[in-house]
This record gives sequence, structure tokens and C-alpha cells, in this order.
Amino acid sequence: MADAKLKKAKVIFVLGGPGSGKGTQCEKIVAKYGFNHLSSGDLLRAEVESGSPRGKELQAIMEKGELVSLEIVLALIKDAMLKLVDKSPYFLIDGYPRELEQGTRFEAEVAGCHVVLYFEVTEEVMKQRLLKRGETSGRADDNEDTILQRLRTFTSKTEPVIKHYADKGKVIKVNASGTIDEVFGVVQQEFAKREIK
Ligand SMILES: Nc1nc2c(ncn2[C@@H]2O[C@H](COP(=O)(O)OP(=O)(O)O)[C@@H](O)[C@H]2O)c(=O)[nH]1
Ligand SMILES: Nc1ncnc2c1ncn2[C@@H]1O[C@H](COP(=O)(O)OP(=O)(O)O)[C@@H](O)[C@H]1O
Ligand SMILES: [Mg+2]
Repeated sequence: MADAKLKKAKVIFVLGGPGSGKGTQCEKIVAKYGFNHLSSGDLLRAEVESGSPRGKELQAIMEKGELVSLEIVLALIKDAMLKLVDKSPYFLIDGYPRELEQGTRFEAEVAGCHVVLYFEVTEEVMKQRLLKRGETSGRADDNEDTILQRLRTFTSKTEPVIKHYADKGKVIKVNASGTIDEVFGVVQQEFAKREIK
């Protein structure tokens, strides 16, 4: 169940397709605002790196560009949040929720959604950025076939999440096709409007 310590958490779900700029923009937000940043993908890759049997299962799913089990990713995020809650009440939860049930379970068991920060950019731009990132990232999922599957997964599973929160008036939609600094400029304007600081 929800942990009392997380009740005061102000959770910003950071969503967008693969290569939309979630990780890059979260780094800039952390540097300026000091918020906590948890990337579901990074937490999962750390589990893979650990060499655990569970890590091997996760790797196989991630290499196919599919979603790993809700229970695993929710537990990883909740545990990580508990370790950071005294640093800042704001949490950038990057790459989660990726399907509707993840959102409802998080809000029932961890904390409510303060706002969704959604980076919108065309599939072509996402694909080009990821192919370029793949040249240096060493990620098993930054290859053309897996990128295409991740894009399909985003469209089928995650876009409904964005609509769910947009229907509640909770989505900050940012056009993420400009330069990194242009996008971050818009993020700062949107945060100021909502007194997120
Ligand atoms: N031109 C441009 N490139 C970006 C921007 N944000 C991220 N990138 C690049 O696109 C790739 C994917 O960015 P990343 O933050 O990892 O996206 P994520 O997959 O959504 O976490 C990286 O190689 C970044 O350098 C942006 O706003 N403009
Ligand atoms: N919330 C989640 N639910 C299920 N699987 C996830 C989740 N977050 C990440 N993953 C898995 O990890 C992979 C990489 O995620 P991530 O690092 O967030 O990608 P990117 O930053 O490129 O959008 C996803 O393709 C998926 O396989
Ligand atoms: Mg990322």
C-alpha cells in the first residue's frame, strides 16, 4: 500500500516516445530545479547489469521493445522513490506509466499524479535521434528493428495514457522537435505558469 512518506510527493510523469528527449530534458530540469529524477529504463538496465536471473528476463523483453511486467517496474520505482523523498518533494518519473494500468496502480499505491510532461515529436525524428544515439549508447534496443517495435508499443500502449491524463487537464504538451535548449526554454515557461519550482 501507499507509504505515508510518499504522500507529500509531487509526481511529474515524463512521457513521450522513444527518443523524444525525456532523459535529456530531465537532466536539465534536475540541474536547474534540483528535483528527483527516476528513469524506469535506467532502473531496469541497472537490474540487467546486476546479472540477476530477473535481469536476464528483463533484457530479453527490452531487446524486443516490449513492456516489462508492471509489478517489476512499479516496485523498482517505489523503492527508488523511498530513498529520495527527503531530497525534494518533486519527482520526475521518466518513462512511466507506459500503459494505463501502470498509472492507476501507481496512483493507488504510491502517490497521485501532479502533472504529465509530454514531449511530442514525429516518429521520423524519434527514429533518426535513436539511430544516432545507437552509435554510442551501446543500448541493445537502439537498433532499427527494436526502434520500430518501441514506436509501435508507444502508439498502442502509451498514447492512451497521455489521452487519459489530457482528459483530466493534467498534460503539459511540449513540442520537442527544436534544439535541446529551445525545448528546455518551453519547459521552464510551462513550469513557471504552474508554479512548479
Ligand atoms: N535536436 C535535439 N536532439 C535531442 C533533444 N532531446 C534529446 N535529443 C537527442 O535525442 C536522443 C534521445 O534523447 P533521450 O533524452 O535519450 O530521449 P528518450 O529516449 O526520450 O529518453 C539523444 O541522443 C539526445 O542527444 C532535443 O530537444 N533536440
Ligand atoms: N514503465 C515501463 N513499463 C514497462 N517497460 C518499461 C517501462 N519503462 C521502460 N521499460 C522498458 O525499457 C525499455 C527502455 O525504456 P527507456 O529507457 O525509458 O526508453 P527511452 O528513454 O528510449 O524512451 C522500454 O522499451 C521497455 O522495454
Ligand atoms: Mg530515456
